[in-house]
Amino acid sequence: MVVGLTGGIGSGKSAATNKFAALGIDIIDADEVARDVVTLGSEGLTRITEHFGHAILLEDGTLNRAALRERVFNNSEEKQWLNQLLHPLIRKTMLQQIADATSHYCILSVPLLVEGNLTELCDRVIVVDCPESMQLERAMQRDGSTKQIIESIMASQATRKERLAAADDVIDNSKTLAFLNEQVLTLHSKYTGQ
Ligand SMILES: CC(C)(COP(=O)(O)OP(=O)(O)OC[C@H]1O[C@@H](n2cnc3c(N)ncnc32)[C@H](O)[C@@H]1O)[C@@H](O)C(=O)NCCC(=O)NCCS
Ligand SMILES: Nc1ncnc2c1ncn2[C@@H]1O[C@H](COP(=O)(O)OP(=O)(O)OP(=O)(O)O)[C@@H](O)[C@H]1O
Repeated sequence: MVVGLTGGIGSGKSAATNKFAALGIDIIDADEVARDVVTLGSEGLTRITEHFGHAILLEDGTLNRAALRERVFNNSEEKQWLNQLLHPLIRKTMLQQIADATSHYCILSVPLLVEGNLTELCDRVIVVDCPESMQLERAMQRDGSTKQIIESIMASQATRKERLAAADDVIDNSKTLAFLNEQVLTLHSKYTGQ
């Protein structure tokens, strides 16, 4: 069984997947795959360098993610270009990882699950949910990004309402991490029938 897990930036997807992983569940994480497809020497990084120039690289030749974040989330055409390059590569790798998963069910954690129609790969969908003001606050604190960049990332994602409409199960992450973990345990019992 493939369980999709999604939520807007800073909603708590990583916090929730960490708990599923601790229960022995295989996690396929789109943000991690997105890093793997742009490693040194990859086709993804070569194309990005051709498009944005060498200024998009750090001194060691790896991708300057903070610089690319600024470039794409301040310019919708550049964002579209990057999405068109990376999304097929990300999808292909995720499909391979789903095929390799061995746990009772696996979690497919994707920020853009609803936007990218990846719900079709899932038997169930979990939405990690909290108020937008909390997403903004948590993401700014974690990334050290400006309010403007985080707001522009949020604007390029589905709305809270659109995401919740796709949910079979909702994790309320507006309270403590202990409350989040409790909800993960309940869902795990539900999915394993224990
Ligand atoms: C622009 C990049 C290099 C910035 O890297 P950075 O390390 O700062 O952020 P990270 O990858 O950890 O993403 C943080 C969050 O931003 C949001 N986000 C990332 N990419 C996108 C996107 N194309 N559209 C909307 N939201 C996005 C997600 O909520 C994600 O969890 C990176 O986000 C990227 O390569 N994005 C394109 C690939 C993509 O769409 N990834 C999302 C998973 S499919
Ligand atoms: N219930 C909570 N209480 C306090 N802080 C939290 C809670 N849940 C998550 N956080 C913190 O908020 C930040 C964002 O959480 P997390 O990284 O899990 O979100 P995410 O959905 O994976 O974000 P992104 O889409 O950017 O990858 C992290 O620094 C995390 O430690």
